[in-house]
Amino acid sequence: MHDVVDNLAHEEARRRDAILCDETLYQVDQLEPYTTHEPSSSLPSELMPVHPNATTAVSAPGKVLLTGGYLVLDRHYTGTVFALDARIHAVVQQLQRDRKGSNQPETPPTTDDAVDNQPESVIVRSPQFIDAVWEYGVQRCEQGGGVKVTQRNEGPRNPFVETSLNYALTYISYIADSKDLGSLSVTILADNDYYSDANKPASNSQRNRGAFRDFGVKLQDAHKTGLGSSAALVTALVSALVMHRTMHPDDLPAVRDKLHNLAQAAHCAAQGKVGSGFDVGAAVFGSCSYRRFSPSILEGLGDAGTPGFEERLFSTVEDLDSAHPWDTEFMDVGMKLPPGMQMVLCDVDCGSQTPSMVRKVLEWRKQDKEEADQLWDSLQANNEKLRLELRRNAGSRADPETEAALAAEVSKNARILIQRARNLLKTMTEKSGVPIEPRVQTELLDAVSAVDGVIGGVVPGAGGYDAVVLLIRDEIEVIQRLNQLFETYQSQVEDDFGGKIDRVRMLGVRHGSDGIKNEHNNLGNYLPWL
Ligand SMILES: Nc1ncnc2c1ncn2[C@@H]1O[C@H](COP(=O)(O)OP(=O)(O)OP(=O)(O)O)[C@@H](O)[C@H]1O
Ligand SMILES: C[C@@](O)(CCOP(=O)(O)O)CC(=O)O
Repeated sequence: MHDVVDNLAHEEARRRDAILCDETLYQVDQLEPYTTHEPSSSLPSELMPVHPNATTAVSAPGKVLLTGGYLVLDRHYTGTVFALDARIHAVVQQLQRDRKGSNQPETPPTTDDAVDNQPESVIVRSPQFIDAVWEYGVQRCEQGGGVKVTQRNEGPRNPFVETSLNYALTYISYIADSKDLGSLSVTILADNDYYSDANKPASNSQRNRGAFRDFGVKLQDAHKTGLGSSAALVTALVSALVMHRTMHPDDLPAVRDKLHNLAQAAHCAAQGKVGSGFDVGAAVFGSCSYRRFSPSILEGLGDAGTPGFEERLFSTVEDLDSAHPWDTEFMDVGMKLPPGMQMVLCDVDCGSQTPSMVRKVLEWRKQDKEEADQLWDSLQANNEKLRLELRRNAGSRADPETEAALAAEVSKNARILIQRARNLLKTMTEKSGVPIEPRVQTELLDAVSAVDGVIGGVVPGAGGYDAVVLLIRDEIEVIQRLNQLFETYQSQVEDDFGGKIDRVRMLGVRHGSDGIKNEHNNLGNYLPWL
């Protein structure tokens, strides 16, 4: 087994050297066309099998759930989610074209039996972290169980990576006419703001390579800022694999629904529960108002590798089960902030335990149904008003004076609505006994809201001690005033849940609005890491 891994490592080093040479980069970018087989009659044209391009890259954004935390778990309610300009990138490189180890494009479709059994492998790396390498063997399961990967190297498993591979490779091998996947190398790169910059740099040049930072810690020791790294990772990874193997990159927009279904299924399986999926929704479609899918859609899917899994997954991804159609709703897709408004996130570097918070809030809601429903309805009504207010002058192009007056009115109304949402969230905090807006965050939000140019802010999503989100007037002076406040900021109050804020840091991340993107034209950005 070690020989195989060594061979792959050798093959990959060769590939990396080739890509690092400018001339070959030109070849990767320009000279390897996407050629299609004859279309297979049962496949939609956008999913025709193709010879895999040598390198495929897809990115997906992080998210911030401005309003609708907890409510969005219930299909009666919605959440307003903003995509961020912090993205996770998945770069897929073909190491071997097929199981014979040949790098030539495939000739006529092969059957499993006909193939000389050189094991296929996938190596996944997250090179910004220490020892973040996962090496997998690829296996086909009996009785239509699909494709399953098995980790070969020592070290912690990565359920999000492993499940994405199981789901994407099962789907790909079911729809592609060639069952050969070849061997793949996958590199994951995360924009810097996904993690709190807790450790001190030896020097800046050692820590930044190109646009991405070397975090200098193990992945499990990194402090996440709560931007939805796992949803962006799963979305980018399954999309890059599907695109690499089965479609022309220009067709990405046409298959977003299917990629969404696949990413939702994989993400739920990896996290071991069916959440609302707003984070995957935003990773695929970008900023929007989101209504969740019915959990029953994923209930009958079963585990990867079990008999019939590939067919069930295919039916789920392609939305073929008429008894359980996908019913996710995306409204205001690509929604932007009003002109003159910006969104910033301020990291308090404390972190919170979303699953146990969700469990407790839902338990309280069950016990005090009437009171909770009233609170849910009030929040929903208020959140909707805020959403409509933010949309009110989107794209308006009046004379500057009228526009300024409108912007001022929108800001004023948004401020009132944000304050009301906070009051309701504080009631939820008290009643449920869950730190949705704990006292140290109230203190911080009150302090920032008093800064000239800040419209208002909330603890987004599940609340707790993750980064807070602020809507501000889009002026550099506002950022400067906030940074000045943060220079010496420390919480003074005693927290009701034991939290303490020692340091607040404004993240570089801003509102992004776009969902998944084909990054084929930006491969050069990844070179320092491949
Ligand atoms: N850069 C990365 N490389 C590889 N795996 C990653 C990376 N970033 C995140 N992951 C995977 O995602 C997991 C973190 O997922 P989790 O759901 O706990 O965080 P999150 O999605 O950032 O949470 P939140 O919804 O609060 O923002 C990690 O344990 C790891 O398995
Ligand atoms: C509490 C919840 O509604 C939002 C969680 O948001 P976040 O992961 O804290 O951004 C859970 C969910 O929607 O899955």
